[in-house]
Amino acid sequence: MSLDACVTAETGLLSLQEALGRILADIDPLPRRENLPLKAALGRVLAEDVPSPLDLPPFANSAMDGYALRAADTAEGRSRLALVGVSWAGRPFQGAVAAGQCVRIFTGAALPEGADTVVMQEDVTAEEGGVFLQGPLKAGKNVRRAGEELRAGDIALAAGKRLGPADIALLASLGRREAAVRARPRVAFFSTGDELRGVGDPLAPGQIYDSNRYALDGLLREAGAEAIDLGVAADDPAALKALLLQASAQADLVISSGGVSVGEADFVTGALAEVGRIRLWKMAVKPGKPIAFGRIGAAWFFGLPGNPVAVMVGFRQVVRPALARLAGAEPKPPLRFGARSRQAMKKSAGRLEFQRGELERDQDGQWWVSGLAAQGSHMLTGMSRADCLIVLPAECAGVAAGDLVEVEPLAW
Ligand SMILES: Nc1nc2c(c(=O)[nH]1)N[C@H]1C(S)=C(S)[C@@H](COP(=O)(O)OP(=O)(O)OC[C@H]3O[C@@H](n4cnc5c(N)ncnc54)[C@H](O)[C@@H]3O)O[C@H]1N2
Ligand code: MOO
Repeated sequence: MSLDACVTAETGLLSLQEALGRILADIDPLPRRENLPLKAALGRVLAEDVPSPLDLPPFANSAMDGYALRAADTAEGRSRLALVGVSWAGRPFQGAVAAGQCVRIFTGAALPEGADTVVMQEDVTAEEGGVFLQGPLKAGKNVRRAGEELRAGDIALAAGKRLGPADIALLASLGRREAAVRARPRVAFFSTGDELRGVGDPLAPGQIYDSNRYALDGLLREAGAEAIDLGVAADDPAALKALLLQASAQADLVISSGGVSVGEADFVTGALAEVGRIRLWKMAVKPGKPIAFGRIGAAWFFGLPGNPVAVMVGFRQVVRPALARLAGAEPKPPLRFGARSRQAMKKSAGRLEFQRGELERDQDGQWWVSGLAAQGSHMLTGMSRADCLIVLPAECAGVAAGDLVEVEPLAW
């Protein structure tokens, strides 16, 4: 098997950071793009900068229901202004506000010519034909200036932005009907293992249900990828090679689970070396140590371990950033913060470890984390209950109750 210049000995495993750095250095964004109607573009990555075609706001308007006036007319103490008309939202006042005058105005209505300030209606005493107010008022108060948010030609949204509801709404506020977005990465995935059965099938002794394809399908769709489920490959090198080639012909990225470790039935890295190239294999992370990364034809490849929690944690830490890069969005470092541990936690120094935890915040605003009992990398119950990962650095050799640890929220 041919390996690139990466370390695979147990003693010299790559750190997650180093592995991720190499992976991201390899991967370029996919060039495919398409134009989508605005609502359909939700969750997609913008393919080009979007300059604003107009000023935002397009015209000076009122932030309050009240009266538009000239600040210079409001002296110290009480002033009276003559009411000369109304500016409705969508129906501007025709005319100008002259010295000593005011115009009734509503939120979002155009500020009449001559006026520079709005006083809210709660702050005036209205009477027939005019209003009394206490001055002086500061010029510009309660006025939303034309172009104060964006000038025509300013970049409203930059290429590479993953479009959330606020971005879609911003594009709508610019009058855009469509967005130019990157194509979703096509990701073909399969499980390996003679012990695996499909849901609904009876289990013979030694067999288990294939849950990893369900995890991967969900993780991929959550990450905005097109998920292509290729089923289960038997523990057989020829079948595995054939499936790897088939998968790489129809996808930008291929993901397998299982068979990537060192046992006699672990054929993934061997098959990968024959049909493609291994770029790196194994990292000092738990769970997820045997993760492999490589290339088959024009497709990238991740071999994830079989253990279900290793699949989910490995996906989050390694595959998701790679997918973001493929999709044309810059991968962001995961959100992490400090929390105090409710209990002591066992750990041996060596690998960066992600334990499953539950977060709570006390009355003083301090975050606390409890490690779940089900920490085995075969235990999906722990993964299902967890609302965070507890991130224990490689050198950490155990945690005492009350210690500050780093957590990575999953559920917020
Ligand atoms: N001698 C060593 N043994 C193991 C090592 C090692 O370094 N030396 N590493 C361990 C680690 S860490 C992991 S993780 C696993 C990964 O092994 P594989 O990727 O080869 O995975 P399998 O052996 O095929 O399966 C592991 C485990 O997961 C279950 N599994 C597999 N596929 C599925 C699926 N689709 N759905 C549900 N569960 C699945 C499988 O039955 C096994 O229990 O290796 C350790 N061993
Ligand atoms: O990747 Mo393994 O899950 O560390 O046991």
